[in-house]
Amino acid sequence: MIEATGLTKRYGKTLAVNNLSFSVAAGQVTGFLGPNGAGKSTTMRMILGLDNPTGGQVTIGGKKYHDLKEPLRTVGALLDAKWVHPNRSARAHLQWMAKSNRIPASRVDEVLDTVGLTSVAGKRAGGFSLGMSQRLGIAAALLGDPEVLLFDEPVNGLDPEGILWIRKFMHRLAEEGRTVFVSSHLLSEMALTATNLVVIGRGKLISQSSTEDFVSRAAENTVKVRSPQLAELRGVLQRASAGVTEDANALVVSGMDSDKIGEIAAANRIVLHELSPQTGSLEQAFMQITGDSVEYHTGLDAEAQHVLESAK
Ligand SMILES: Nc1ncnc2c1ncn2[C@@H]1O[C@H](COP(=O)(O)OP(=O)(O)OP(=O)(O)O)[C@@H](O)[C@H]1O
Repeated sequence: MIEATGLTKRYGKTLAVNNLSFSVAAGQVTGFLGPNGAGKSTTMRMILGLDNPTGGQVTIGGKKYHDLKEPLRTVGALLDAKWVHPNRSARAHLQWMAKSNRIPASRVDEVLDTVGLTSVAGKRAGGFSLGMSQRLGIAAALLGDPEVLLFDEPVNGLDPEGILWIRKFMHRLAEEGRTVFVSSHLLSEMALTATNLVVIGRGKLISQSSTEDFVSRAAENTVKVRSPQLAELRGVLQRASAGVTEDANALVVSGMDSDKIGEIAAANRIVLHELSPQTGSLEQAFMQITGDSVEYHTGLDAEAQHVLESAK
């Protein structure tokens, strides 16, 4: 369980995280969603004690990271998969990590097996593909058998097979009762991976809810209706105050659920060939909700621009 209360981080003039409060429950995958620069990595670094908050606090199982006696046994994280000594083998890398955290060496082969790297355990980690490096990073995060796992953009740059593997693996970790918190700007990926979402924009909380609620609340839900009496149906629905547009020989009805549409059609003896609720995509929901909180990157920030201008 992760709990952030009024969490704030300021870098000079930039308010990277602004009075953020949210909680992440055990036994499920919670997505941490936000456009680039929204403050996801900064928040994760504060959870892991790598950055100190300017205000507020964040706890893991009720304790701040620095107060955890053996942090690796409580929380594991995958922040940067390429953070390994390139000439060390995967096994040697994990053995070194285990030793420096007083974790029994026998655990190394267990986690290598869990992530499917046993056959390449003796190979140089520097020669690993991104997918294999991600697995090694996850093995390292699992060394202390922690209750809480953090993943920062774990599927970035992976091929479809790697993405699928990570997604399934996260589900498995959650089914084991662990708290899984994963950041991403890939909305459709989160819709498949996370059951809950913490959504931020410009460092502020935009929403915390189940993924299902987030999508249905934000994206307009419509109902597709096909009928041989389309014009007649359109008239009765509009008189009942529904929003109706026509799309490829079907009506797209908003502001009225499918039960009500069916009842109105029956009361007017109108035959229906199709009555199907359409759910908005996570992308739609995300754009609608975070709309004005996207931080636009021009490639150069204002300060760099100023330095360049004055150097001319
Ligand atoms: N060490 C730092 N010094 C100064 N500003 C920083 C620092 N780290 C982050 N920032 C700024 O804080 C804001 C949030 O950045 P952060 O990396 O947390 O966002 P993010 O949501 O993880 O984005 P991305 O997906 O692009 O990594 C950005 O405006 C960023 O430029």
